[in-house]
Amino acid sequence: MLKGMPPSESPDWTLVVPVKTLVAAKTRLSEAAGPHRAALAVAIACDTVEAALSCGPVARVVVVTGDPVAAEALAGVGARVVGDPEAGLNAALRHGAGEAVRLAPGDAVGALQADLPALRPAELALVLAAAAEFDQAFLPDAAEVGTTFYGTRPGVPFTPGFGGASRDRHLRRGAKELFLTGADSVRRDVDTPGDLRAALALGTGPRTRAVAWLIGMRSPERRPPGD
Ligand SMILES: Nc1nc2c(ncn2[C@@H]2O[C@H](COP(=O)(O)OP(=O)(O)OP(=O)(O)O)[C@@H](O)[C@H]2O)c(=O)[nH]1
Ligand SMILES: C=C(OP(=O)(O)O)C(=O)O
Repeated sequence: MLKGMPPSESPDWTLVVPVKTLVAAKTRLSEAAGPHRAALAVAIACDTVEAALSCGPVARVVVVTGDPVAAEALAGVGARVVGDPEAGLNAALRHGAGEAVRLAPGDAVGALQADLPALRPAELALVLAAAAEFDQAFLPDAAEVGTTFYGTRPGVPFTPGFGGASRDRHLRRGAKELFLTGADSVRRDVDTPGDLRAALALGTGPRTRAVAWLIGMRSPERRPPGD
């Protein structure tokens, strides 16, 4: 059932952000990042969460991680951090969603990937407003193969299907694919050096920019302040 919801009744959102243990994180960036790979993974996740917390409809961010270094850094930018059940990505997301519902039973719940360092709060707000029109909705990644956001309305079962070709999986499960202009930063996930260059071209948060500088990747321009 996909009922419309008047904008005045748009819900607040609790976003769940999964962060893998750092020794296993961002392995496709190993060669490019060398000894800075873990620092890059933390920087990307912190920039993502900081931007998400600056988005009006986002009431809170729950980070799921079993990594103490990541946990401390992400708590430092304002996330509530819960442990990882160590049963894979979707189990981690469901665990975080359980915490979200305990904290705020009336909120919509969204899963947001941790690797969106160019995330713009205003673009995320567009995605959340569009998602609130449907029981479950998702946003495909820039490559149109994976997913960067999956969300459910308050009270709707949260059944994320991330991993690999998750766009098709979410479609098959009946989630509404969101077709939006002006949401590039929410789709720009970073898995490869090419993705990182693309994110730097959009304009990342400061932590990602600093580590990218260290590994010899220069940001072509600075993002406008406050955006
Ligand atoms: N908490 C948690 N997060 C996970 C888990 N598996 C993956 N993730 C996160 O889910 C997102 C996508 O994960 P992957 O693409 O598998 O891993 P990655 O670190 O982005 O990159 P690669 O190592 O290059 O595959 C990233 O934000 C990961 O941190 C898990 O078991 N637990
Ligand atoms: C897990 C996913 O992302 P990626 O492996 O591209 O980070 C996904 O898109 O479902």
